[in-house]
Amino acid sequence: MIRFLTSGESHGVQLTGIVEGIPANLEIDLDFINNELKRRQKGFGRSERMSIEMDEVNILSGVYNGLTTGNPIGLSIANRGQLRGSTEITRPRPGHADFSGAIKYNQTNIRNILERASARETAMRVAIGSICKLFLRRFNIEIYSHVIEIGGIKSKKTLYSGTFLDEIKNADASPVRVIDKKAESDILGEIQKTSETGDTLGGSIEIVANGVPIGLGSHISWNGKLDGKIAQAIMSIPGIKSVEIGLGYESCERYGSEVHDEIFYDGNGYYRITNNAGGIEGGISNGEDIIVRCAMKPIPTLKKPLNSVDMLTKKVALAQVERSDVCAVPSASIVGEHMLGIVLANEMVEKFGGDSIEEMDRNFKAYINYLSSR
Ligand SMILES: Cc1cc2nc3c(=O)[nH]c(=O)nc-3n(C[C@H](O)[C@H](O)[C@H](O)COP(=O)(O)O)c2cc1C
Ligand SMILES: C=C(O[C@@H]1CC(C(=O)O)=C[C@@H](OP(=O)(O)O)[C@H]1O)C(=O)O
Repeated sequence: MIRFLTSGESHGVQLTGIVEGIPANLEIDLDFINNELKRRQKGFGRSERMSIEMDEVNILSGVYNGLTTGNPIGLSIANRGQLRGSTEITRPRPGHADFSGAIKYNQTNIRNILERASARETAMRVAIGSICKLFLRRFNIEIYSHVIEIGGIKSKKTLYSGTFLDEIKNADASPVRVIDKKAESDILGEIQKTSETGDTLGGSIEIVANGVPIGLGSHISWNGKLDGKIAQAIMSIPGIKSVEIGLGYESCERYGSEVHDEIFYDGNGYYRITNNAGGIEGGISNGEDIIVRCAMKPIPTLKKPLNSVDMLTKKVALAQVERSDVCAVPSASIVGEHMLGIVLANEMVEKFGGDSIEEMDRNFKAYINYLSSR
């Protein structure tokens, strides 16, 4: 099983991570991990913080001579944007963890809550997810993402249909990760305008995993279902408020004949011509691309703050204003890729159980042979 833990505050010394369960002898490409960290930092609409941070991972354990040893892998990412002597926060921002966190953890200074609730922590998830991506790549599984909409402005290509994976692969070329140029330019204008008015924006994202074999996840128990595991991982990203697989919500408005993907067979094997199921049936991957869509709410910190209450005086007050992103949907799409990567890597280890990459390779090859006999 692949498990991970992170620690660290947004403005503390560093983020720390431990990931356990990555098989031995996986080649670790540091440049790849650092490039993934850079991808998460990009995106039009992010705060000045992203020009202060230059995220780079430090591998502390579990890798020797560029190869994993099977030991837990220890990681750190330094914070450049450390705060010293900052003032107490007592006016919770609606939509952030401030209010409920302060009450739950009995904190008078809300800073003790926001420091950990901050999406800064997702940098470490991306570092860990990058190791999982490298591992998945060994089995020809690749994960991509693109932004579908921001602030209600939709890309013309909103729902992945299997015909534009190549365009999705190039989403990095867009400052908002939108593959439709007209929508990109409208969105850039909208983010700029929203920033000037002191407001914030959300949006939606699509994440695609290509090359996933049939058989990850299981129908036999509620907690073995692949779609359920993916939903939890994606929903755990700060700000994400809905997760869909394949056609998702839209499927409830259609006839069964318009939703379910018919099954065909030719000399090369089984195939589908639609993928409304998003690559998962009965909680099990069916060999088609896994498609996950999710929505992110607008950023809670507004320059033009909402009404709140000073929790010290109980008097009406405007919410705390902190340095903040106006829109972080493009960054969230990168985090989504990595959360999906972590889930799929775990499923691969569960199915092809390997203490070493070589052992997994053998098991995987035997399974591919078995598939060709079905
Ligand atoms: C990459 C990324 C960057 C974010 N940046 C900010 C930010 O600058 N300011 C802010 O108030 N919220 C930001 N958020 C969202 C908050 O972290 C999130 O809304 C908060 O932790 C409450 O969690 P919830 O929205 O899941 O309920 C960001 C989220 C992500 C994924
Ligand atoms: C630091 C990151 O994102 C932060 C997430 C965040 C929040 O409230 O979630 C608030 C902001 O923090 P700050 O006030 O220090 O600018 C973002 O910059 C990051 O993504 O690395």
